[in-house]
Amino acid sequence: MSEDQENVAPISRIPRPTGTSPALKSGIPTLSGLGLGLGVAKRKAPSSPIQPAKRVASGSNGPNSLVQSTSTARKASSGFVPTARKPVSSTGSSAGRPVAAPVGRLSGTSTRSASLASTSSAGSSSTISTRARPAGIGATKRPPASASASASASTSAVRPIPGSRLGKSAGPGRGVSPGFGGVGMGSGSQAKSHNVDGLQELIEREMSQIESQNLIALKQNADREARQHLSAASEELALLRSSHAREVEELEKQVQRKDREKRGLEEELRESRDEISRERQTVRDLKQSMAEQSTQHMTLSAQLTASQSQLSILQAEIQRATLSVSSMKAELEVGRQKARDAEDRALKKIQDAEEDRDKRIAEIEEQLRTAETIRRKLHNQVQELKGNIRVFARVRPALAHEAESPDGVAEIKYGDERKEAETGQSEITFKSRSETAMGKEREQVHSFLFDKVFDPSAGQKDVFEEISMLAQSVLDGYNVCIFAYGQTGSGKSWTMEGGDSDETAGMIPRAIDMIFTASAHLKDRGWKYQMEGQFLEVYNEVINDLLGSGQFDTKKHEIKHDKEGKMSVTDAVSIPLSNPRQVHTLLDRAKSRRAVAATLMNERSSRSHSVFTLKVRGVNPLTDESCEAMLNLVDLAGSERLASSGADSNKDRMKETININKSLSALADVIGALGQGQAGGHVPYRNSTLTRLLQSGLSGSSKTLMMCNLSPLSAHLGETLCSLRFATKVNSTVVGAAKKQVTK
Ligand SMILES: Nc1ncnc2c1ncn2[C@@H]1O[C@H](COP(=O)(O)OP(=O)(O)OP(=O)(O)O)[C@@H](O)[C@H]1O
Repeated sequence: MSEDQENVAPISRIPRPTGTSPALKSGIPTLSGLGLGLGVAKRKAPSSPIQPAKRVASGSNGPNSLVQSTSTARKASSGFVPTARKPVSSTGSSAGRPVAAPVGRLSGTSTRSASLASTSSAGSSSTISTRARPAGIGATKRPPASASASASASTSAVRPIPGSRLGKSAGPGRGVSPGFGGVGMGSGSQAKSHNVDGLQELIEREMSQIESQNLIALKQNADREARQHLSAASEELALLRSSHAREVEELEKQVQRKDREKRGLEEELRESRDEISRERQTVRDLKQSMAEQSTQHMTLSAQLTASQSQLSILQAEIQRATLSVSSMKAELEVGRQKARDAEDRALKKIQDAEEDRDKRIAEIEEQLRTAETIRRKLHNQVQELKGNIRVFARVRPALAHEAESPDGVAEIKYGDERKEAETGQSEITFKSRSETAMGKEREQVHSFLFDKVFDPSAGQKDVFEEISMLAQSVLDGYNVCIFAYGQTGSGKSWTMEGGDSDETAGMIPRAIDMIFTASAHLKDRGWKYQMEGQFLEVYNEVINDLLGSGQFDTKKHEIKHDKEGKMSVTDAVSIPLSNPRQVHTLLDRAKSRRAVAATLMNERSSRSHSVFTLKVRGVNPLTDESCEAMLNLVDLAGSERLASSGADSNKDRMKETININKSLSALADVIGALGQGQAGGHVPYRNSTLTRLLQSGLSGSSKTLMMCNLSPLSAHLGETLCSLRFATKVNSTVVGAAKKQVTK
């Protein structure tokens, strides 16, 4: 392999750099530099032909070595001899190859660019410098005489261009050479010299042309290479740009990321600063706290020292106290023994005292029971002194609709309280006006005396206060009968039953309440009571049960007496009562049945007697006492006369009135007989159903109260006077009784 081949082959094998060379990275400026380099090489070659040759001789491989070699060859041609035109050796052929040599095949872009970019660059292609070396060596340093060898090299470098004028002139040259020897020494030598000069000139021109053509070819190759480099560079540039864009994008992202990180770090920094400031504050607080604590510590140390000294004192005291306690324990033991003895003595005393107390209690209870018995006797005596049959009169207030009555309210006078307290009797006076037979107006005054008179202002409570003692007598074992007597509408039902409120409650609910309350108090004294209630109605001498089942009583009831003389009504319902509320339920039930009966039979309620009976049974196991009594609260039928009741024109009403008068008259007779107080005397109970029904309640030492209810109206004065006369009859019977008087 020749030297040239050795130099070219490596170049062609130079691998194309995969990396981006510094020149390419710098982009277009480098490419322009490439063109500039070419231009420079072109311009410099003729101006300093020797200089490059020197560099070649000295081993320089500059990029313009090719030009230099050409220039050198031209210089060497001055020593041109015909022998130099020997056939082109293989070395010369190889020297001419660079013209067609694929310089553009230089794959090392960076190397190529560098060699073309600068004529002075040390990194030039070795191929070119190697190719130029033979010419340079021979042309510059060797003398003209020995330049033939070099000329052959130079010629061989020129010869590859076919058809050149050099080739044409070479022929004559070959012919000239021998001819020159045939020219004479005079003009012949001058002509010979002249031809040589012409030949040299011709050769120089030819060489110059060849050189130019070679340069053009080289330049074209260089251009092609440059273009290839340019397109490769463009591709690489595009790649680089996209890569650059990606890198820029990546960098921007990194910048954004870094920004975010920066912000985060700044935030963290801010928080850290805050934290630090807080920590500083905490440290300051802690320092302050430490200072305080150290002060406290000092104080406590001082206290501790003081306490320790106190402790020593206390320990000494404790020792003394321990000794003292020991001695005290001994004393305590002695004291305990004394206390036990004292306790035993005290217990003995307590037992004695308890025994005394129990005896005393038993004595007191005995005294109480005796006192209770005495109280009962005294109470009874008081009641007897007051009269076992008493009569009260009660005038009801005028009702709202009665204010328009033509005659108005009657003129009524009530006795004063002072006189009442003196005599124990209450007076009521009515004034009436009538015409005499002579046609003169006559004024009459009707005065009546009763045990008590209630004016219209008296309430239910006031009335019951006077009756309550009688209710107490029931628990003491005395039968009590309280009658409400008077004409229809005079206030009998109001007095006995009253209204729904506590204030307007009548005598029946009040008496029941009082009996239940009193029986509860008597429990402390050993008394236990059982009570039951019965509510009957007597209409036209027939008994109806107001507490029976169904709306209307259809059973036939009869009054019967057992062997012991106890009276009972057949098929009559008797309801056990355990509390006062049951009595109200019982009264409501009776009232509704009376209302049904009243609807069925015209105004029957006012034409019938209603009898509420409370049976009371008491037992006292402590005293072995027992009692049984009944309280009868009777709402009598209206006491109207036949004329005023309108019964004279109605057969049924007449029958009602006759029966009412009959029963009221029988009642007056019974009360009168009782008032006589004759032991074993006849009492006409059997004259009416009412008196027969009340026989048990009105017998013996029973206490009876007649409440004469009166209307305040002038229109009712006639009936009012009739009622007053009936009540006076009952009252006078009692008043005139020997019993009261005897008691005095
Ligand atoms: N002392 C009073 N205070 C207020 N209102 C009364 C009083 N006495 C009776 N009345 C009223 O007078 C009216 C007649 O009374 P009550 O029904 O009690 O008469 P009575 O005599 O029972 O009649 P009857 O025989 O028709 O049953 C009733 O509206 C009653 O509320």
